[in-house]
Amino acid sequence: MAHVSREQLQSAGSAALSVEGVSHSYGLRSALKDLSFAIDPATFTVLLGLNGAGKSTLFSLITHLYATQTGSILIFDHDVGRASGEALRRLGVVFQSRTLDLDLTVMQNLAYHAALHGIGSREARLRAGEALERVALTDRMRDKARSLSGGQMRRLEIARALLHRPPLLLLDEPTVGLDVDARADILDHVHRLVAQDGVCVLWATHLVDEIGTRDDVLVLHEGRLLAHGRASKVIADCGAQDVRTAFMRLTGRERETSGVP
Ligand SMILES: Nc1ncnc2c1ncn2[C@@H]1O[C@H](COP(=O)(O)OP(=O)(O)OP(=O)(O)O)[C@@H](O)[C@H]1O
Repeated sequence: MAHVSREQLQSAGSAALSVEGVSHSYGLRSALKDLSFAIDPATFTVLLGLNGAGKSTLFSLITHLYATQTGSILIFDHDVGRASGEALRRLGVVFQSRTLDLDLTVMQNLAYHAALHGIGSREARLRAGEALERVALTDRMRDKARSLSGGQMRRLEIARALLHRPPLLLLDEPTVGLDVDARADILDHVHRLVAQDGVCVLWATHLVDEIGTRDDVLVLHEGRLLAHGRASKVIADCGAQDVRTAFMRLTGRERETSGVP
């Protein structure tokens, strides 16, 4: 896909991601209940939910790993079910579990992904070189992925997910297992992708401290969407002082002693 500028995407008026009336059940267990929301291009949205809220199920539907049972999901107006090629071409994904081939070099991991997306080897080398520079891994390109630190592996996965230049990036709990510095580094890097390159990001987490007051937030609890909007507004609407308290109020856990991480 040709690179589309932030202005072009916004003026086109289409949502980066539109989820309409989506429900999902595993047998009798209902995991998502009539979810509807839309997120704009070039924005950063945190999908906040505790374990079991339904975040991974939603990601599996957006990535078309599971067929949509009820409702529809559109990526830049392309239906994930009916026009999956067009929709998924606009999507980059960083999964919760590591998906690098540890026995391949950093460069080979990128080249493999580029080939899967039909990017020619010359163009792939060019894009990979640029991508590695941006995530400060140029000097590691010939090293095996196994030799990278956890934070470096995550940065490589993000670079790889963006190689085909998708305007929508999903990250499923991307900071799991990282130390404080590496977490902050990944969060900063992804915010820059939004501000500078106009990528739209949906970042799933159960950690309230990954939410800035200027971020958009989707609060998912037991398969239901409880709130959606600018974090500062969600906090104010709950009469709370911070996201943690707002989350506790929304989920009716305010009186519980067990805290939200
Ligand atoms: N393959 C499956 N078969 C049956 N039930 C499932 C399956 N996957 C998820 N569930 C159930 O669906 C609900 C939502 O799970 P999901 O993994 O989507 O939540 P999550 O917010 O991603 O949680 P986590 O942060 O722990 O990954 C849970 O009750 C879970 O037990």
